[in-house]
Amino acid sequence: MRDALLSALSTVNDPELHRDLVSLGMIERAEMEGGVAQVKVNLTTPACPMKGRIEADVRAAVLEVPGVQDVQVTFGATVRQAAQPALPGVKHVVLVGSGKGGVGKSSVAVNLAASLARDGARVGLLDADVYGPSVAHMMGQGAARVTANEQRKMQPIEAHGLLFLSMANLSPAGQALVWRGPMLHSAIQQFIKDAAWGELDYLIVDLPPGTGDVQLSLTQTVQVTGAVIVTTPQDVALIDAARAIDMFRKASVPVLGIVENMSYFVAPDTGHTYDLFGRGGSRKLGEQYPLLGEVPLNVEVRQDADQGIPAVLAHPDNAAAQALIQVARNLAGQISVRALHQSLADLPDQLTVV
Ligand SMILES: Nc1ncnc2c1ncn2[C@@H]1O[C@H](COP(=O)(O)OP(=O)(O)OP(=O)(O)O)[C@@H](O)[C@H]1O
Repeated sequence: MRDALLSALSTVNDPELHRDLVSLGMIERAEMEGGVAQVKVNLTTPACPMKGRIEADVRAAVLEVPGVQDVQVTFGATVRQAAQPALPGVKHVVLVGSGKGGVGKSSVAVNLAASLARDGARVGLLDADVYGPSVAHMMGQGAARVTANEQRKMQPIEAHGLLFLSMANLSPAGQALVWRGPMLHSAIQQFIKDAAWGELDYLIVDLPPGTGDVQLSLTQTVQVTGAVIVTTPQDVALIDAARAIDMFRKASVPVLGIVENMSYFVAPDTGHTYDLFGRGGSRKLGEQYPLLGEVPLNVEVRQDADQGIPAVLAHPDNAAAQALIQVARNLAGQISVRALHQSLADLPDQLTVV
């Protein structure tokens, strides 16, 4: 019977990898209990954007097997690591950058990290936006101070189901740290290498806006899986986003996708949609790079940030939070596709974009 189940499951393709679940090694269990087929699928990320579709396809295929009356599909997940892991214990480092300030880069970084953690991944968040560190505040930990552990490593702060480090938690509250080039480089190195991050699936790094020293430092310090570019739909922001993309390209950092933030605004009283900054401009960038999502302007996102709780946790049903959750899953999907692409030499070159 197990063979019949596996044969049915070998007709189900992973929608992103275009390979069947059996040959991808994703079937952890396929057994009959009474008339019920028990199938456990080991996804490549707990934040899999295709989970619903895979479940439906598995059910449909297995129900075709004679004798099967019902199907119970359960999921596990093991994030596959990049060909060259970023750091011991850290599978993927993802940079979140923007060409221009104020487009919501930190908000996106915080919500991406919180959403991946909410889906069950082990997540770290590093605030490398040394000139305007806002992550600590957005995580509700502005007053917390970083301590050293017994191995004299910086101990990241734990909040909202993830670990994070920010320069803001090193200096006395409200005071700015002044960094010169070499100091900055060594500070970034310490944040990455001399911190007790432990075992992480994803380390999300909030970069300063623009194309400067910190970005270069980071790409020289650690093997990054790729970068996410946050932009608004305005032409000025898009021009700067294109510049940031170019910088990553020159540093051989793959661009994993674009997030269009403040894409539109839905008036709560009338339900009317306003495209305050124009709309869809990122799709032009997205012709070359995946558009991970369009996040509306929403007052709760700002309020939640000010109250120190990421919107994806405080108001997961809010439309902007839903968009951010989808962005995180699409990003996780992109990372999985790349990791598998690297590990399975014979995968097709053309992989679909989420
Ligand atoms: N989708 C959104 N809806 C409503 N408010 C938002 C949204 N995205 C960001 N904001 C708000 O806009 C402000 C700027 O966001 P944020 O600090 O994330 O931008 P940034 O690009 O990281 O800025 P900087 O370049 O200064 O670091 C914050 O008050 C934030 O709460």
